[in-house]
Amino acid sequence: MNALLTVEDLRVSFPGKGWGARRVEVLRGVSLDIAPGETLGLVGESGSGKTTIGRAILGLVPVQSGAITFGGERLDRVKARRRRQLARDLQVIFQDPYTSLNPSRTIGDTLSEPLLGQGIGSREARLRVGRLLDRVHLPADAAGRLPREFSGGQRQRVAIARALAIDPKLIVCDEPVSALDLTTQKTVLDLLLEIQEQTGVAYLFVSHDLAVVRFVSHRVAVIHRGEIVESGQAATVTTQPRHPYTRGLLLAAPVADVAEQRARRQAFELEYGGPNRTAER
Ligand SMILES: Nc1ncnc2c1ncn2[C@@H]1O[C@H](COP(=O)(O)OP(=O)(O)OP(=O)(O)O)[C@@H](O)[C@H]1O
Repeated sequence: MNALLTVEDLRVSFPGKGWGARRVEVLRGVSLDIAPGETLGLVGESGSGKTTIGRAILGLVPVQSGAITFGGERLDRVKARRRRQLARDLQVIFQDPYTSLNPSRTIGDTLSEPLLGQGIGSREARLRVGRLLDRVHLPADAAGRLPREFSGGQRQRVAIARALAIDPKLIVCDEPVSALDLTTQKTVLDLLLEIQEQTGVAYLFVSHDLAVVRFVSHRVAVIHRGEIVESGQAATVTTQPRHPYTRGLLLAAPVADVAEQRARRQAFELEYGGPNRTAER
């Protein structure tokens, strides 16, 4: 496979709290790769290090060691100027559609900003904003409105349009539907799939929700305490997991019977610790 992105033996740690505290290792030798046009789902509990992987790829956290190669170039080695150029091809969609858009800027301004930044004229930018809105199924008059006039799902469509504005090769989708209700989740996921089909963009799709990850991903990597414990084809990992942690995640996933759900959840937490505890060592 000719990978678009390769992450090899990535280590990230943060200073521990308090004087003399040891650094906290958050990523402990993570390796993964993504082909052009592919979706790699990254699943794990809260605190397992999913967001940190995305942030390291985007150059937002310092990396202790390891290699991140994108389109054949070492992202962790390129100069800041080249890094900014490459950043065009590498976009992000965040979890919270309520904080990720500037509340005082119209949708049109938000979407034209990356275009103007590329030297595209304002007339052409206006035309492209119209096309972007159409692509994410928002009405053309959305351009003149403010984020507060839109629902969470509509705002996430704007965030997707912004990420698409300059035709990226990879989008890091960090829990992009977690803040949305179930029906809206489905329509946003459908949109991401439709856009991938049309444009060939690749996604690193980060989520704690195995069902969501299964729905959108070609391959899935499972992360636990800063290590990838299992990866493979989405259908295989999510139905015949090899690693006990993945099996636990699967068992802890929501089921209709509340009592059964509680029992499964308790068994899982007993084994692996509850949410926000997985990074504790
Ligand atoms: N800048 C930072 N400084 C110190 N610790 C950090 C920093 N960023 C992340 N961490 C810690 O790293 C661990 C992993 O965080 P990360 O956000 O990557 O997990 P996650 O799997 O994405 O969880 P969630 O789904 O809750 O966002 C957590 O214990 C977090 O507190």
